[in-house]
Amino acid sequence: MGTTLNGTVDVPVVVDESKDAGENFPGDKKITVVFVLGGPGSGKGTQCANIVKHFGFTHLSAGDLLRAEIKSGSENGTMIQNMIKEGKIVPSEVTIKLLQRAMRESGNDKFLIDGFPRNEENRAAFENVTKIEPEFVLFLDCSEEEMEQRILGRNQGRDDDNIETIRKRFKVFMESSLPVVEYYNSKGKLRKVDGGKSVEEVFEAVKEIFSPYSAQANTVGNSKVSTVKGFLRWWPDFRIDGSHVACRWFRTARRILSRILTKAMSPKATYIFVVCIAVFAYVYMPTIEGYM
Ligand SMILES: Nc1ncnc2c1ncn2[C@@H]1O[C@H](COP(=O)(O)OP(=O)(O)O)[C@@H](O)[C@H]1O
Ligand SMILES: Nc1ccn([C@@H]2O[C@H](COP(=O)(O)OP(=O)(O)O)[C@@H](O)[C@H]2O)c(=O)n1
Repeated sequence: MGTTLNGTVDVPVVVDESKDAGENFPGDKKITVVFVLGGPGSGKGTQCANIVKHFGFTHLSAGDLLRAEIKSGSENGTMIQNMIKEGKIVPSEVTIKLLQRAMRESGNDKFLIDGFPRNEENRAAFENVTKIEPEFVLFLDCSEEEMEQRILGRNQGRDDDNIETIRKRFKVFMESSLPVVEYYNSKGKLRKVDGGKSVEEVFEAVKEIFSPYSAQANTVGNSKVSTVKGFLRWWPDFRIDGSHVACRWFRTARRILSRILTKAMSPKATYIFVVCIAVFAYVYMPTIEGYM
């Protein structure tokens, strides 16, 4: 059952210990993380979608994960909804758990984390919990006038895309998020781009920054492959007891396979190969289980 703690901003936060939220992620796994920061409406989501297509990263939007958590009917849903409506920053422990779970479930090892860390508490807590330092931080610099116009025109039916909340979000961005941007600047990790230009022009600048990663784009970062890998991860727990020897055998095989695939095969070949393995496992696993 869940326990109730006080979040650092004095809001009740429910920590559900019954679910594996992925808190031990990444463990020993080598992970590449790029934070994508910028004011509300600066174009973070738009550019992340382009980066995913070209460079094989998995895009994780902290805002999208929080909105999905509200929809899922989670015990923290009402608290998250109220904070988003007020443009406030949700306690780090909630957002970090969601990020860790999404990273673990993706099966990828390269992540664009969009809209996080949004304050000093987010930044320090993420580093403490995951021990991950970002490769660099992409910062989309854009004027408030431009961002306001974009948000008012985006029509995604979001509760917080109204003029009153937009102003509050701008204030939070100036007071809490810009210091984080400054922190990474002082560490030489900031890559700043003029986000006020057209989508294509911004992406030209972004491409330059990500060019060292293009050689690695032909790996398992491909989203279809990630989906299949996610299935492989989940499947044995669904079919049989997760502690069963067949399940452990399957996990070890998958880990080895994943390492080989990441280095040696194109996304298409990887995809076909992984689908074949999944079908084979689905058909033969009950037989294997019978012999273990
Ligand atoms: N460079 C750009 N020029 C004009 N409009 C843009 C640009 N980038 C994004 N948009 C539009 O602005 C809105 C906000 O962009 P979005 O990517 O959702 O921003 P964020 O994720 O930073 O909140 C969307 O409707 C998007 O289509
Ligand atoms: N790290 C984060 C990211 C978002 N959020 C919340 O989610 C809201 C929407 O964030 P978002 O990144 O989806 O959208 P933009 O404000 O960037 O357009 C924020 O205003 C916060 O209330 C948060 O609390 N912590």
